[in-house]
Amino acid sequence: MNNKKYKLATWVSLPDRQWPNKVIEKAPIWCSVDLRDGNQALAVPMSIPEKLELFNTLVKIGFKEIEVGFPAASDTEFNFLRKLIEENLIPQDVCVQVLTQSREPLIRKTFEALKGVKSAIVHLYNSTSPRQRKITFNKSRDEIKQIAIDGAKLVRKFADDAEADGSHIRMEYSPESFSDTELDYALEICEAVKEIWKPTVENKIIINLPETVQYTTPNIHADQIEWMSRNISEREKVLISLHTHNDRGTGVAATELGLMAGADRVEGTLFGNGERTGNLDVVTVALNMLAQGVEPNLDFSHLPEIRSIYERCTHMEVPPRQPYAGDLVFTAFSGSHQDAIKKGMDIRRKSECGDVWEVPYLLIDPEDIGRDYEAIIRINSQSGKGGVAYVLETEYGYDIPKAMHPEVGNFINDTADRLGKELSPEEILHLFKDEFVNRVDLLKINSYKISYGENSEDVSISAKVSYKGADMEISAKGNGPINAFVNALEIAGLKNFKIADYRSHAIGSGSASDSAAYISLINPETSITTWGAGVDSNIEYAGLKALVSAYNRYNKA
Ligand SMILES: CC(=O)SCCNC(=O)CCNC(=O)[C@H](O)C(C)(C)COP(=O)(O)OP(=O)(O)OC[C@H]1O[C@@H](n2cnc3c(N)ncnc32)[C@H](O)[C@@H]1OP(=O)(O)O
Ligand SMILES: CC(C)C(=O)C(=O)O
Repeated sequence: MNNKKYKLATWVSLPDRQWPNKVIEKAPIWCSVDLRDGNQALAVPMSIPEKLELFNTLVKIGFKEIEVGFPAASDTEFNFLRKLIEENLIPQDVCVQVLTQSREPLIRKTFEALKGVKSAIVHLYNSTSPRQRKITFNKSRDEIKQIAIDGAKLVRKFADDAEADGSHIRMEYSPESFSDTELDYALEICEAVKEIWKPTVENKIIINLPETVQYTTPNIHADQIEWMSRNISEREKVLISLHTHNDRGTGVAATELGLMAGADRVEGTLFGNGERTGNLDVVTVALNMLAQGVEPNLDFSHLPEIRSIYERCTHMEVPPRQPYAGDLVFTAFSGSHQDAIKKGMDIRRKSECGDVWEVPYLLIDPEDIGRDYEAIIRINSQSGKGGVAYVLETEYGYDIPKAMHPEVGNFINDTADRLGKELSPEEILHLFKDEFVNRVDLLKINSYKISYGENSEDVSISAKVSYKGADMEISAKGNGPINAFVNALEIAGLKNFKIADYRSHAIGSGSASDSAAYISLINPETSITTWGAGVDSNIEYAGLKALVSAYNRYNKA
């Protein structure tokens, strides 16, 4: 590969950096840029009804600052903001934000669109990096700074007019391409804008430091943010805001380290929609906080619903491995993961672990974000006995004995391997029943009668059975129905095993529930065991059927 074509990323000299010792302890101010940065990256930008549906969803999630568009860009963008204002669709505690380039006609148009708004943030930007100065603008450092100054003055003037008309206007400035800009120069421009806007502690300005394109590792981003946070004057009058993209796949990491480095605010989009590889995914950062015990102040407890609104409005798709939201992120196919998850869930069901989430392999409880446990374990050729047992138990109520897990697991696993596909829970049930439950291929009970003596351990059985297609009657006594039936088989010369294990349980609850029984037979010579299961509304018959199933499997093998 031609690595000589690319330059080493910007490096910041900050030997006494503090951020590596920090942890994220509280949520930042969140600002959604779905309706602007996300929208501008769509092949077909959202229509007004789509924008409105997403706006309402963002409000419900709990965003208090929402960049609703670039009003000077198109009629749709302009009219959407007018609709929000004229139809009074902006909740009292929500502040809308609008973006504009630092150009007079665009700033004027932006304020036209804002007429009558109660509270808004006007977000001014111009690009500042050496490559943007040279290539896009062909301007010197001073000329680029002048673009920011001119724009800031206009915003100040229009904002004063709007304030006189009863609107509350806050201001945000972005030295676009900040992460690729010399730090001293970025600071110089931000100070120039700040000087014009004259923030106070009560009315802070937002200095947004975008990682417009990711050129560096997240630690350098954190150094840049800490450097700006430490060097900007009157820090108490400034909110430092992050706006990362994801070119290197590290938008989330850069944002998290940026927060440790002192940022107050985060701009991003749901599921990371945005230019190229996307903006920061706010869902991931917020839920990462939740997973560390920090209240994120955004409500993602109905994530699947949010995802489907997002997909409908943007026509984008959330990929299966997207953190928290993807179809597969709470699913284990592989045996050892399934085993650990099943054990973790069993302990949780029995409430043996208090409230703290400890299920291995699952970062958070899927139920906390409105997902269910059903799809946690899915079965293919990589799956193990624990996973198969989990599906049979959680989906169908078969609590198969632990000693039976390997036999059932191997059988299902081999079938998945042979078929070369994932098996659905219905297919697993079908295979399990066919192979293990109520088998009648060799020996079959046609009818039976049990009578009890005075002592409950004094049991007689007489049964009509067919063996290899021939009908016969067998009878014997024993200390229970199963023992009596085994003795009857012995008298008929059909016994070539010993019983190794027996379990039973009710499936479901209530008087109409079925019983399931499981019996393992052992070959006295080889010590090899074979399991079978029986299901019947009568627990006694379920046990006999389990014995017959095991017998049929044992003698078939
Ligand atoms: C990193 C980001 O996401 S920034 C946001 C980007 N979003 C968008 O661009 C979406 C909306 N944009 C648009 O609809 C259009 O670009 C408009 C309406 C804003 C402007 O349209 P036009 O003026 O026709 O075209 P265009 O955007 O190409 O303008 C380029 C000119 O603006 C200048 N310019 C670009 N950005 C800025 C800025 N922030 N401040 C001042 N001037 C700027 C360029 O240098 C160029 O000047 P030149 O013509 O003298 O070379
Ligand atoms: C306008 C700025 C904040 C932007 O969208 C970016 O730099 O990505």
